[in-house]
Amino acid sequence: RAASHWCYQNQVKPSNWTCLGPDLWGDSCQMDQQSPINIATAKTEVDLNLRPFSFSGYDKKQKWTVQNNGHTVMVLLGDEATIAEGGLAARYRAKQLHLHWSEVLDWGSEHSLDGDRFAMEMHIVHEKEKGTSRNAKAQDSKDEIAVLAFMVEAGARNENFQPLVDVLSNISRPNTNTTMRNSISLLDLLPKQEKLRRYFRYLGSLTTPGCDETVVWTVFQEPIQLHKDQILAFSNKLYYDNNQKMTDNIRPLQPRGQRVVYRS
Ligand SMILES: Nc1nc(-c2ccc(Cl)c(S(N)(=O)=O)c2)cs1
Ligand SMILES: [Zn+2]
Repeated sequence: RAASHWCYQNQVKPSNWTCLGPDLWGDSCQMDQQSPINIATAKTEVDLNLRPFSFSGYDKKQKWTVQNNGHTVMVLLGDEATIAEGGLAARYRAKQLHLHWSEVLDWGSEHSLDGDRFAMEMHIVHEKEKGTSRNAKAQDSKDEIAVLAFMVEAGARNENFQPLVDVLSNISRPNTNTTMRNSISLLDLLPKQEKLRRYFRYLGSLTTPGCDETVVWTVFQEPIQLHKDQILAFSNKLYYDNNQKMTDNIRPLQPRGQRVVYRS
């Protein structure tokens, strides 16, 4: 069987040419500090260093490039926004945001909170700003990447997401790009800032191959609300390949192992 690309379980077909589902993902994907995990909130430990985040450039309205990369919808953030504080050891620069979802509205998140899963999960992926000292150049540190994870639940219509929802039909095919017609800011997409003080923190991995164990995860308690139809647009407008709807692009839960999850 030809070496084939990674994919999610619902893409694996019985044919002899198929893609590699989560159990067959290579690289670091079979190691023991992986993501996502279930967060058993009663077992989390308070960490007083987990102060509120400071966001800069998150308020700048942009008409972003949006792409269907065959695994998710990815918004390219143009390196202009950064985060600091939030218990992080450095400033981190926002690179991209993407989402994971299902058409089953309590199955579409990657992380779960006390076993509860949400309709979607949005990830804002940041890279650590390089200091000048030699050891700052270490590429494989456990906190090379900082992902801010937001649960999405079905509820009130969210006008701020409409510029993204509106362009999904332009990128239904994999490896297509488009540009948003209206500009929005990252802050527009998030819950109100005062709701962002409560979050969970643990060290894990990318939830997609190579599954590098270089991610400091932040999972916010306050969900984003989208209308059911806005959520379903992701499954109905986007395709993995010419005929399979892009949905359930979620990695199965990974063992927490000895890791401690902290809370702010
Ligand atoms: N080509 C693709 N890359 C990703 C990706 C990249 C970096 C990261 Cl950090 C993640 S995740 N889900 O761990 O936040 C996903 C998805 S699809
Ligand atoms: Zn993700």
